[in-house]
Amino acid sequence: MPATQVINGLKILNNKAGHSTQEKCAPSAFMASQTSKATSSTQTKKAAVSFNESKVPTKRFLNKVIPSHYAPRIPSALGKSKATMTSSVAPLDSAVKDLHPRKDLQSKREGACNIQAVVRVRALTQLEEVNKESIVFSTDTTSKTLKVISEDKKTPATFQVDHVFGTETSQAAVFDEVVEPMLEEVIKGFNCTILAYGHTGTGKTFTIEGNLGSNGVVLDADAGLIPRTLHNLFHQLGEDKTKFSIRISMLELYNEEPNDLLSLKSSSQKLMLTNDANNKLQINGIEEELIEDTAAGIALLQRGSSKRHTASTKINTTSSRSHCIFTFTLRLKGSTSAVREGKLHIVDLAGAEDTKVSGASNQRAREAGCINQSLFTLNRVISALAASSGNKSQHIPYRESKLTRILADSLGGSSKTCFIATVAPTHSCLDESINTLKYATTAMKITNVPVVNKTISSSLLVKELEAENALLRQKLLGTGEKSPCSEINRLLMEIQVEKDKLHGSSGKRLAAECALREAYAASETNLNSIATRLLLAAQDQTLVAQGLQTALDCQSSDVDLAQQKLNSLSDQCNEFINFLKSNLAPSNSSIDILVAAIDNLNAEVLIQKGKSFSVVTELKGTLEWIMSKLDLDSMSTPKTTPLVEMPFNESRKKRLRQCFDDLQAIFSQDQLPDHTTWESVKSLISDLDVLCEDLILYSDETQQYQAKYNEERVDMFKNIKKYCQIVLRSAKEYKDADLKNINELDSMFLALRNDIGTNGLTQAGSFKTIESKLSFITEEISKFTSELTLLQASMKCATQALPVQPDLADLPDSWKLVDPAVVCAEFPHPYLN
Ligand SMILES: Nc1ncnc2c1ncn2[C@@H]1O[C@H](COP(=O)(O)OP(=O)(O)OP(=O)(O)O)[C@@H](O)[C@H]1O
Repeated sequence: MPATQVINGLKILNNKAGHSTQEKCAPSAFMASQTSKATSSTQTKKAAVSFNESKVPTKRFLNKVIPSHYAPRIPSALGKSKATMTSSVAPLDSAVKDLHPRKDLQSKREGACNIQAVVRVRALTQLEEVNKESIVFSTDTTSKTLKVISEDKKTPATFQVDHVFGTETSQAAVFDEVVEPMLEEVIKGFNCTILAYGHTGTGKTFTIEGNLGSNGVVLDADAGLIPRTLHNLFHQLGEDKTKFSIRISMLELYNEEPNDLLSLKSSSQKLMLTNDANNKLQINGIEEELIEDTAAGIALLQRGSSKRHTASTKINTTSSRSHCIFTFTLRLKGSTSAVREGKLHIVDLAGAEDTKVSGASNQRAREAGCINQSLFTLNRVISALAASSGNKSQHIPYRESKLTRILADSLGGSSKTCFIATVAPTHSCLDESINTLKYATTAMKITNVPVVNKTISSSLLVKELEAENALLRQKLLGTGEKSPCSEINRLLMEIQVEKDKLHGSSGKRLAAECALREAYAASETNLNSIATRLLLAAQDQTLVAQGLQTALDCQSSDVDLAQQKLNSLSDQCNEFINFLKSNLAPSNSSIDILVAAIDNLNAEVLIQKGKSFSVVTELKGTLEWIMSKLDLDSMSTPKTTPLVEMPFNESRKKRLRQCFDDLQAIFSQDQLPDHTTWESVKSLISDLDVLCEDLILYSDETQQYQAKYNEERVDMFKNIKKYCQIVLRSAKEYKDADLKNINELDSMFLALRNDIGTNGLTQAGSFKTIESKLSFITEEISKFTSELTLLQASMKCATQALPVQPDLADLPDSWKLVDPAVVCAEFPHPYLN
């Protein structure tokens, strides 16, 4: 039995023609078609998925209530009905009741609705981002409009559709808006179609398939509509597989040839498109796979998707070269024996392309030609349908391409259809985008008349299941000469021979015949049981053989593994022995060398320690020396107004001392500093750096201050000297003047004495003259004496004002400043340099 024919233990291969038959197909015709198909397809083991190729239904029906969430052009058309994942399936009975012909006639007339169109603007690709291409569309989800932001005034500015998805829209959001409401319709028994349409590279395949994921359990954020549909259906319909079944098929139209992407048979087995008696399209030979769960569905999808024709072009590295129609067929059992069927077709069209831009040549160019041709026919069909406004007599060129033949029911037929127009966001693709948008808005004018599919009776299902069973049994037993079946046939032939012999005997052997009949019955039973046992034995043998083979395979791989391990162990042993041989002798001396090296190292460490300690001691000495030289205490209290604010305040001095103390503490330890301690040493030294900077600054300023101070002192000395000289000079002048006065007085005294000696004291007049002269002299002397006293006092003052050591060379040591740069240069620690 070919494994490929079983998916998760079950694959149904049968003719499903007629199951999607809609109301206008008469039950008898449907049954006839079903029966004939069932018999004729047993050889091909293929199913024929039906698409209604008829044009707009000829009958119109009244009073059909359109579900509000699907009503076109109503804002909530897509996306209002976020079906909860746990919601149960709608009761079938109501749908069955709706099948009353009159009621259906009524419902169809009111059920007409337009095709919906949504637009998705692709995100910029990496290349477009690198080329800094700008986005030429603005989207408004409220007004459902897409505006072209273009300087070209001729460009139509705005398109209104049923929903717009901007560049940032997630895959989940597209699913919620577009597919989820449709799934509800499928569950109710409608056929629905989602068509992705757009120029090459605009994101159709991304939207439809996206990232399929690897196992079917976890949904990737980039998973497209198909994997999401699978997840949603299984989640929504629950575990009980007796209540529903999901089948999938994948049809590819490559160069106008239909291929079954899920088939495991050779590609030479072509699919045929035919029309049945009711003008319904049949795809003969396509396989529908029954899927048990999401994982099985994803596995099939991956298989089908990998078989699809793709190629790299200048526009898209993974350009689809074919149209792909993916179909979910959902069957639901109700409380009655009837079964309801709904279909969802998800179509990923190949994108139109200009071969000059895409660089397609040879085979790629032929593919592009076929794609463009079929899309051209599709556009003609859309335009014709939109223009016909339901006019039956209008010719719609469905038959001009296989694509439009297949999509006939979705365009102007009985499906509920949604058009997803994908556009690139860039200016370079604007013309193509506008074409796509025009077709999308044209498609919105197309009217479909959706109808609920006819329910399938349980008797029909039983027949179908029987046929399936027969197929399965046939597959199970096989047809080869050595199969158990042929063995049974051989035995049955023998029985038949026996039987014939018995029947061929004469009347006289009638009595014996009875006995023989019994014997025959017994032998037949016996032979049947032998055949069954043979069959079982053969199966057992096969299983045992398979088991043995597996065990043998395992063992032989175990033996191989063990042998490898042994080889590697033996290699290792040899290596080790060689190593021992070559290293044993010198190893003792090596240890000695090592010990000696360690001792040396220790000694070196001790030396280093000693060195470090002496460095620290020196460092401390230097510190004290710097301190003494700087005489920080006296420097910090300038006697006069300082020239600048002194930066080296008390706290900095403290910190400086602290740094040195800390360093000393670290280096006076018995052991060498560890890593952490070295980190603190570094931090202390970096503090010292900062403090030394301050010190230098402070020293510069202090020097300036000191220089100024000294200048002032020198000036003062000079002034004092000058003053003393002035005082001395004036004292001399006074002395000279007084000496002159005294001399004059002397001469006056002398003249007076001469007068008295010559004239005598008898002349009264002369006595009075002498008296006045004497008093004048006395006054003069007393004046002179007081001036002299004043002079003496001034002299004393001036002398006292002179400094004790007025020479600059004799300034005290504390006044002399040490250049900190010199100190730093002398400083023995490397970090301070
Ligand atoms: N919405 C999006 N977000 C991010 N990347 C996207 C989006 N849509 C498409 N892409 C990326 O753009 C590239 C083209 O997308 P895709 O192959 O789906 O285009 P296409 O319309 O199917 O093209 P073709 O018609 O040539 O097959 C892919 O690399 C795809 O991953």
